[in-house]
Amino acid sequence: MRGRFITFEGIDGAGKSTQIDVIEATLKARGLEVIRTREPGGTPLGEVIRKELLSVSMDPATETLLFFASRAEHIAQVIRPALERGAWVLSDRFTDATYAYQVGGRGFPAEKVEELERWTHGDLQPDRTVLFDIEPEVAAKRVAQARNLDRFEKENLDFFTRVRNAYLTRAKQSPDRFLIVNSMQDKETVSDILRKEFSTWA
Ligand SMILES: Nc1ncnc2c1ncn2[C@@H]1O[C@H](COP(=O)(O)OP(=O)(O)O)[C@@H](O)[C@H]1O
Ligand SMILES: Cc1cn([C@H]2C[C@H](O)[C@@H](COP(=O)(O)OP(=O)(O)O)O2)c(=O)[nH]c1=O
Repeated sequence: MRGRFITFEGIDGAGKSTQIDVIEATLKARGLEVIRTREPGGTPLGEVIRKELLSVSMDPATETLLFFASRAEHIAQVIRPALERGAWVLSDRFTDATYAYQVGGRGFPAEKVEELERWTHGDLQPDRTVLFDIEPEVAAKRVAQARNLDRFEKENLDFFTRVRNAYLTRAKQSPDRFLIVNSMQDKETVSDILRKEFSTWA
């Protein structure tokens, strides 16, 4: 049986990495084969592209194309083969992030992203997407305490407000796929919600 494809989204500092650990453990406890991956990255070439995307300033078109270049490789080398052999794939970000950051944040045209999506995805779409929703002010404080900021994390609160709103709009358009979690709650409360969801979801 084909595996399941689950993606995790939210603005920087929303708590994705923290909670993917919990979901990975919950699914492994069910005896499932679980692959954990991320975008940009997830393949050797994708990680090279990631390094440039997170550090070098570039035109929004170049930025969008590089995210999709990383994604095309990721789909072909990692995601499709894993799903076909029955593994469950957990990806820290996927195409919703391009709609949120490049379209919502930067104002890049949505129809160009739709075209790239059709081209690189074929019929592949996530089966479930967890959106960690949080106020940008709170997320920015968490990130500033946790690590050195990359090129995206240095964007201002207006940028992250646009990104957050774009994510919420996407979630409204596909309510069956998205699970929106209030990430302003403490870690244990969020983990409990996710453990409950993923101990049975199939
Ligand atoms: N619910 C939470 N409440 C308070 N701090 C949190 C919460 N979730 C995560 N954090 C902390 O916030 C920082 C960013 O979390 P992280 O999981 O790296 O976010 P993301 O992967 O979405 O950027 C980390 O230091 C993490 O420990
Ligand atoms: C996948 C993707 C990520 N991004 C951005 C969001 C993040 O700021 C950055 C890297 O994502 P991420 O791995 O979540 O960063 P970190 O490890 O620091 O938590 O790339 C886009 O702008 N568009 C995309 O399509």
